[in-house]
Amino acid sequence: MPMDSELAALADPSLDQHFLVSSSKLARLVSAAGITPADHVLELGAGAGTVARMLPPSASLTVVELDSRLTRLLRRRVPRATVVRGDALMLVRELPCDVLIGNLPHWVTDRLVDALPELSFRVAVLAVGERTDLGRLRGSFELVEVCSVTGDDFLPPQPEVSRIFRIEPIGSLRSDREARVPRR
Ligand SMILES: C[S@@+](CC[C@H](N)C(=O)[O-])C[C@H]1O[C@@H](n2cnc3c(N)ncnc32)[C@H](O)[C@@H]1O
Repeated sequence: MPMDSELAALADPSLDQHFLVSSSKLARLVSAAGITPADHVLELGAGAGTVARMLPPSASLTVVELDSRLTRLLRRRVPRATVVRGDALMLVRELPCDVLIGNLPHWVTDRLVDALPELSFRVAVLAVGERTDLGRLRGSFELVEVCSVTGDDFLPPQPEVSRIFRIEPIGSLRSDREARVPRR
């Protein structure tokens, strides 16, 4: 397993690579995802696997990463995951999932947010830019802010602030509630 200094040295600034290492923020992100053993989980832009390694058991875990150096590392560090090398924005349309997790460069997340209404998932937990306007999702999704992450929450430290949101399609919320209410 890479030490902190090795993890920081792996980061490629041209890909906005900052790996989330704060144990308290990782715990909040993982808890917000509410993963059950029956879920198919997809993490986009998995980096060095610091998030994927914390995820609880699930029916499947697929991680997508653009950088081939990191896909090799992910195969070693997260052996239970299916590791796919490629562009998250393309692959998210092909890989089915119940739970979608993504801490990607902010401009990539912005395009992912645009695509959310066309995707099928139960819950997404995404890190967005500090000033990203998620108003475009209101009416179709319930949004809950989980926490902010910045600076030493990452290796190497991330100068910008990201805000982590739990995002649930309103239709799936309604069907969850209906499933809990016994029919007469
Ligand atoms: C900010 S780092 C975060 C890594 C990890 N999610 C974490 O929280 O520690 C973003 C990661 O997304 C990857 N990435 C950037 N653009 C991508 C894309 N279009 N598709 C897949 N991965 C991408 C980068 O290589 C990098 O590993």
